[in-house]
Amino acid sequence: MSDDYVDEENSSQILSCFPPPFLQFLETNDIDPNIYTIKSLPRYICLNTHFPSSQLPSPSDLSFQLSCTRIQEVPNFPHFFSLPSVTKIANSSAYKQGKIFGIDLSSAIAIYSLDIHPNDHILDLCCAPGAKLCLISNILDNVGIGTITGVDISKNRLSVCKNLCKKYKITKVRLFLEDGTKFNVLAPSYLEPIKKMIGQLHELHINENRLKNPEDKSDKITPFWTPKILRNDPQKRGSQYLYDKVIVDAECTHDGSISHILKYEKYGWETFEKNFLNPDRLNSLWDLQLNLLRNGWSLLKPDGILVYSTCSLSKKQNEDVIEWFLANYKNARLETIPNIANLKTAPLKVNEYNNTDLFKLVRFDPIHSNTSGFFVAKIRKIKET
Ligand SMILES: C[S@@+](CC[C@H](N)C(=O)[O-])C[C@H]1O[C@@H](n2cnc3c(N)ncnc32)[C@H](O)[C@@H]1O
Repeated sequence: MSDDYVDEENSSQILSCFPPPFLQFLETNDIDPNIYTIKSLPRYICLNTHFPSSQLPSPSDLSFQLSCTRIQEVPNFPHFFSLPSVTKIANSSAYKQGKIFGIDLSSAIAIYSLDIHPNDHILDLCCAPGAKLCLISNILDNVGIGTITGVDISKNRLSVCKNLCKKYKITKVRLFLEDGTKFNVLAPSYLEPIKKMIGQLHELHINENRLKNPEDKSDKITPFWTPKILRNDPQKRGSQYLYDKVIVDAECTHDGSISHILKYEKYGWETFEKNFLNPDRLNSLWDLQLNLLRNGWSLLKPDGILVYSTCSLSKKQNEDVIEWFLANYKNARLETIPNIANLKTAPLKVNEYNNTDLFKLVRFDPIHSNTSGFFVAKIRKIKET
């Protein structure tokens, strides 16, 4: 057994604390319980590039502020650093001033899979509390006319997201407290004249009834929060206002998030069982995940990219969802996940499927990739001719 695992005695102690329904869930879903016995996973932080580079902390500043000598830049991930798991970032001035934020490397891969360009309008359909939204904003930068539209159904979590947007100086964002399975506000048109001028207005033709009435503004939805720059967006209708990129970081059982699971060991498993393990909840999760995907897809423009991700390692919430989607949406094509050449990934659960494209999916887990458990699918919407 490697040094990264707790010793066998402690490992069986951890596993013996898990309630039988959770162990049953792991077995049914072919999830290796040993992922919860990894001693230490690195933490990852990212610099907030909305600050001028002269104001951002250098690796040695970070090392000093975080009292950490083992801070390492992550190759191929600009502004990313890995830290030992025990490192506390909350008391550092870099964190307090909004110059760094925490995000796992596996989550960053989902965001890099969107191939973000500065003029992209991006829909984040399950956005709260907002770590991925912060990274989207970093990559989007302030140079283009791109925007982020974040949607979440939980008011508490969306309030946290709003505070993050303020803290991290994310300005071209709108947050909506809405059900992502029904949300239908299209991308902002606030800088349309500029877009026209630089010749990037796409003339798109889509046969979706709900998008057919370009002048109907009667159902304008008030955002939960948005800075001034996007406040007066008229919420135009029409296929040219579909989003360039959509991320569905879906609600799931969170079983891949080790810290999340071990938290229940401390605070009691009853809530976890009630919220995630009862059969009704698991069935309704399947419906929720498909409906989020369906709706996200309907709001994506042709040739756009949708990323579906979860922090579950269960096949039903990942490979099964994508297999169903590809079988039902003939204009959906899986694409290879970028930026992972130097990273180890976890084995996929795709042997029993006929669709060989499913090998383009990616799984991460603590044992193979030294990250949280995470699943990512990158899907392109093929232009219909
Ligand atoms: C995995 S978390 C998202 C994490 C987030 N993307 C981040 O990076 O911080 C899933 C989110 O989905 C939200 N959610 C659940 N059902 C939803 C729905 N019907 N519509 C929109 N959001 C939903 C939950 O409130 C939760 O915040």
